[in-house]
Amino acid sequence: MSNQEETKNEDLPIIIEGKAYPDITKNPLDEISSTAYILGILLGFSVGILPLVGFKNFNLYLVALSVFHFTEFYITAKYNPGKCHSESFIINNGFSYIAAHSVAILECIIELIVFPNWKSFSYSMVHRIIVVVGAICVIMGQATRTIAMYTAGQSFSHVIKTEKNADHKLVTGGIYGFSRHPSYFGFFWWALGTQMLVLNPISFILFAIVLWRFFSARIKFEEQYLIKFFGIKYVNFKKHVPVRIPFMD
Ligand SMILES: C[S@@+](CC[C@H](N)C(=O)[O-])C[C@H]1O[C@@H](n2cnc3c(N)ncnc32)[C@H](O)[C@@H]1O
Repeated sequence: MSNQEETKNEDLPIIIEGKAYPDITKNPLDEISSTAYILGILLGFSVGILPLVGFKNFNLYLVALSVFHFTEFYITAKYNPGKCHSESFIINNGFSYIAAHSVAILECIIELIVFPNWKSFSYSMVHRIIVVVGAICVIMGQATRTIAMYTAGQSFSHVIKTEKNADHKLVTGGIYGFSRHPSYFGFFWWALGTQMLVLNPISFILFAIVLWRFFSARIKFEEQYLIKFFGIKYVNFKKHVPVRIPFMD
């Protein structure tokens, strides 16, 4: 995710039955349909070959990736159509994101060859606990992120707003009463959960450091604008509702 300003195709949404829709002439529909198709194939293939593979956790990781990217687009299209475009899958989510998942996949393959015991669910009780906790983090993280996007509706945008739009309202209810950045909280635990699921110790530590630093900086940047847009209301919200990512206030 980058901290750039809103892209131009979000500037002039078309209003249909009270809902703001993006100008589809600026959206490559062929790219959108083929991305959805590829994500569907990835999910179907990963589930389909489950009975044939030894290390099933890797397939579940691919399922989690496919569900995550599809849901990013789907929830944006359904509840925030004015900001929906081909980038809403957030697959092209910056160099660090692609690099992090590539390193994770590489670690998984190398350890499967060199230390196959590390990758066994039944190897020890500790392994089992890590995998189960990982699966819970993936499911809870995905649910939290999706509920946050639904709750924020048109106030949500994948790119941080530096200009206040008329439809941008301060959201403090629902899941925003639990964490003031629930979509970041959800993503943080979802990503760490994927690395527990595939029993990747190196990538787990790498993801924790990179994501913590990324969200810490992003929240500081985002909150400067939220205070500019909503003033004392946001300051009070910030005072009362924590982020709930460890070691962030
Ligand atoms: C990617 S969304 C993330 C929202 C929030 N940080 C979260 O984790 O759920 C970023 C956009 O949400 C907006 N935003 C963040 N918190 C908000 C709130 N409580 N109410 C309204 N808009 C908010 C920001 O202005 C920014 O443009």
